[in-house]
Amino acid sequence: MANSIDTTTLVKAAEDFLASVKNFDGNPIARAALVKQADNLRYHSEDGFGTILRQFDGIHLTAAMNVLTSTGILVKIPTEGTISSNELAKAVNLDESVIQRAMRIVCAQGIGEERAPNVYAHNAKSLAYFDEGGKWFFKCIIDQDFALKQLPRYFKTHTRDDLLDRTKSPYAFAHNLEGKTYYETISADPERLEMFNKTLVQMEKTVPVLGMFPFSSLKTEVAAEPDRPFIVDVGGGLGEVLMSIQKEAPAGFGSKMILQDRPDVIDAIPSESIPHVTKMAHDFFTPQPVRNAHVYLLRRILHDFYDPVCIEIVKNIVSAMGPTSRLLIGDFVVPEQSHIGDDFMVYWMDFSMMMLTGQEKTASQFEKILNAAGLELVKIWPFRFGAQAIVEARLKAA
Ligand SMILES: C[S@@+](CC[C@H](N)C(=O)[O-])C[C@H]1O[C@@H](n2cnc3c(N)ncnc32)[C@H](O)[C@@H]1O
Repeated sequence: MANSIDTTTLVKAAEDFLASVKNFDGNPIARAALVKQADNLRYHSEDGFGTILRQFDGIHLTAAMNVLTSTGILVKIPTEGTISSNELAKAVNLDESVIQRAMRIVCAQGIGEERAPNVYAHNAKSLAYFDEGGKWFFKCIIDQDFALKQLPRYFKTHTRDDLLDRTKSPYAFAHNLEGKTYYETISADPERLEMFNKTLVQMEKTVPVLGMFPFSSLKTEVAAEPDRPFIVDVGGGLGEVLMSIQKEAPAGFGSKMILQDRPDVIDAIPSESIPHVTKMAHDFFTPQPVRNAHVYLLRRILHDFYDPVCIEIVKNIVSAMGPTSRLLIGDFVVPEQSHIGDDFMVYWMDFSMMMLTGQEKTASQFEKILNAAGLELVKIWPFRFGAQAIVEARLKAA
């Protein structure tokens, strides 16, 4: 029955949660697993209408936070001590009731505190909105939320093929920039481009590149052929991924580490911020100019596209690969079937990718893409939590 509680399942979920609480050691992976189990407990506890109501919690939290950040209310709350809604209303020139109503929503969800009626103070969670990462990530959520709400209108006015057309993305449609690709759309607005790049830096902290493929294990083979570039990060963004990889491969084991991206991204990176890295403007829709590197990395690139485009991008790298070159694809690997309590990030990421004519892939989809481009899948290196992984491929044996 949809609305009855399966007590056995609920007790099991509660016991799993309690065991994780008792073993919790404060590390971010353990915390992510703990939160997931708390979510799971909720899913098994609520009835059908409760599930619908939960969506109201989420949209009002986002809307209230958007008001608090965009009007400057949040920034006017002192980092030490308290402030009343009356003082805040004068400071931002808004009706006091707006502040009280928005603050109730966020404080009740643990973001900031109402110390006395209509008197507020920050806590660690409200201050997280001022961190460089939190600030930009929240802007990205608001931007994406706006575009996601236009999806029904998009599907009413577009064909099935349009969804696969890079110049007809739902994101460009939402911003009245149809005709431009997603990256042309974000580049059309410097603030949006900055938001995108800063969000990626934050994502790198949330979903790191290390902990899957063992980059340190390549030391001997790279040192044996030092003239071959160690790694080419294709569409590498601001270079933070190559900086992380240097923790396992200091200074690229003495061989070149090359960062490729679009010219406007590359030009904006100060060279001193990415030591031991060579910058190179390159369009991954053209053949790869760096030949026979030990590693070619495509991290969070293929999820921006549907399969035919991915095959084109991979083929452009294959044309430069030598017999022992590896292609590493860092993306989520979507489970073949979803289950209640699955890590949710892979699914929201996949849905978000639809906005820019992209898609997260299953293992079998990766295998098809690689096969069509002349590669074979060697191994999928999973992360210890969630669906993030590195897919390793090499040229097909002759
Ligand atoms: C989702 S980001 C991933 C960045 C980085 N690999 C990471 O994991 O943080 C995609 C990157 O691809 C770059 N990009 C988009 N189109 C490109 C193209 N045609 N050629 C080269 N880079 C491109 C973007 O500028 C962006 O930095």
